[in-house]
Amino acid sequence: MTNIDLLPSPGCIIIMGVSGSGKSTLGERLATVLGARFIDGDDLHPQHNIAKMSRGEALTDSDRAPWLSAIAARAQQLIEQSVSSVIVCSALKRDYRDSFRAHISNLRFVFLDGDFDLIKARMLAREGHFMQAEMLQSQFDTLERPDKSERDIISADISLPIDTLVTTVADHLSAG
Ligand SMILES: Nc1ncnc2c1ncn2[C@@H]1O[C@H](COP(=O)(O)OP(=O)(O)OP(=O)(O)O)[C@@H](O)[C@H]1O
Ligand SMILES: O=C(O)[C@H](O)[C@@H](O)[C@H](O)[C@H](O)CO
Repeated sequence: MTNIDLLPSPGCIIIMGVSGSGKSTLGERLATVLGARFIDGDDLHPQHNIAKMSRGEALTDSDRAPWLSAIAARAQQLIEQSVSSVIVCSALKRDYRDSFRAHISNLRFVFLDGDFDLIKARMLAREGHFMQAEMLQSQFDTLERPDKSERDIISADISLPIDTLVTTVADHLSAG
């Protein structure tokens, strides 16, 4: 299977979900499979957002606004350069996802779905990340789970081993 089968070029796939759901892990692998550019949305946060999360404070809508705009602009810029991308971004609220839909011309989402206890255990085992496990409850409180009206979103079960998850998501993307 070639990347062209999976991702009609140029396009963008946003890997969404709460902190610790495995977005970066899946995103990097998927970008390799698709032959797409990998972008970790955390790299586009204003420094004060990183500082705030590192202090254990949840972001607000206004904290997230410039970050979401930067991600949308980057994705669309790449599309205009004929470069496909896989971008990691929590995209927790429907409004955030709708804003991406309005600004990115060829977009699909992958929602990493899993339960609180599994994600918390993974965050506790993870080292060297600014986002601590104590932040997970606020992430779940903020998350507006995609519903069936969001037809451009593939949901994926994060309890699967990573190799299976990559294959499953790639197969779903390929199926259209
Ligand atoms: N399918 C999986 N099976 C087992 N462990 C996983 C799986 N996916 C991710 N992990 C592990 O879970 C932890 C969280 O994953 P990762 O850092 O990719 O999440 P994230 O959603 O990008 O987090 P954040 O938004 O906080 O940056 C990591 O230690 C990673 O190795
Ligand atoms: O939207 C948010 O509340 C946050 O920005 C986070 O989700 C982080 O970007 C990231 O996932 C942390 O590691």
